[in-house]
Amino acid sequence: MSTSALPPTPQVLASASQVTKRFGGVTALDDITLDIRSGEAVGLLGPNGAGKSTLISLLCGLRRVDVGKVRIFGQDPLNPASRLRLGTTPQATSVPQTLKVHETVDFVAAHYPNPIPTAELLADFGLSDSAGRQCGALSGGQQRRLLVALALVGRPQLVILDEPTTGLDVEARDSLWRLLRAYRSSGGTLLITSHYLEEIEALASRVVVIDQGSVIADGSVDDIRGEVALSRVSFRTSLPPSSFMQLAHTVGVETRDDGRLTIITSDGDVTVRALVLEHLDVASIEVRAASLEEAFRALTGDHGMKVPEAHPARTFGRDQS
Ligand SMILES: Nc1ncnc2c1ncn2[C@@H]1O[C@H](COP(=O)(O)OP(=O)(O)OP(=O)(O)O)[C@@H](O)[C@H]1O
Repeated sequence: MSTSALPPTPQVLASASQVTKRFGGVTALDDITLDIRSGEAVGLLGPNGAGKSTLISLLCGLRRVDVGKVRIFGQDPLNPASRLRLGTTPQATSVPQTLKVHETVDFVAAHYPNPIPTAELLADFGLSDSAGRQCGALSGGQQRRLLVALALVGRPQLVILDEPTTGLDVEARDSLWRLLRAYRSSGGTLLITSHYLEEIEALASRVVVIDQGSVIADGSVDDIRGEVALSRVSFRTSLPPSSFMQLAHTVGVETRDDGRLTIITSDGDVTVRALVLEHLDVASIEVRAASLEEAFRALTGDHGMKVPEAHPARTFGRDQS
């Protein structure tokens, strides 16, 4: 029987196998296993301190595992040759303040065998007019765009980005998203971390949720949404949050400064019925679907994960680029 009709199994470009990483008494990654396959766009999501940056630093060869094995392109990422097909922008990286933009691109490009010509890359990233300026003179949005351009200059097969748009306004963020989508549609593989499901939904097809160093969910955006289809029932009350924790289907209870209390529930109708039937002291009830961020925050018991209203992209000033 011919097997020619079978699609080829996508190649694993990056992997972590039973990886544990500790910092003193803190277990940042706890026996984590994950494969990133060619052509995938994977969003790594999780609250503050979940272990996302640690995993990325291992995959990029910036740290060593304590236990387990990481590989990129089948090799140990500590070996520089393994990183020639990798493009990356770690979270804390900043551009060299006194080098000119084109000098910076030329410098990074010189590390790769077949880089994108500097002028072409700068044009793609809308930075041609800034080629002769010092990097430190660029706006925050332009600097972030330059960092992502540097990640792409070597025509990488795999790009790993740690929170690439944190702190950007909507316009600058959307422009970076467009560039990353273009990279994806040219066949590139992407691993990106974010606090924002909105960003993961915009860029990734697969979502991996990490909490306390372990993978707690891994699936398509729709799969994950199905798992966390929660509702928010909010109201005014004089009762303490503990009065509502025992109601059936309650996943979490949050209070707000304006005195409203919100129950995150897996069944909004049942929760509203219970509030009424049990004659609890509640008024002006509102029910709406929880966003994915809110759902994860409730499910992981985390309060560091930002809800959409707090997205810096919505609260920062306009990018001057
Ligand atoms: N260099 C370090 N020294 C000590 N502890 C560290 C170090 N790096 C990370 N940790 C700890 O490891 C855990 C995982 O941190 P990590 O930065 O990987 O999380 P994260 O998911 O990227 O968080 P964030 O979203 O806030 O960037 C945290 O408890 C953190 O405090």
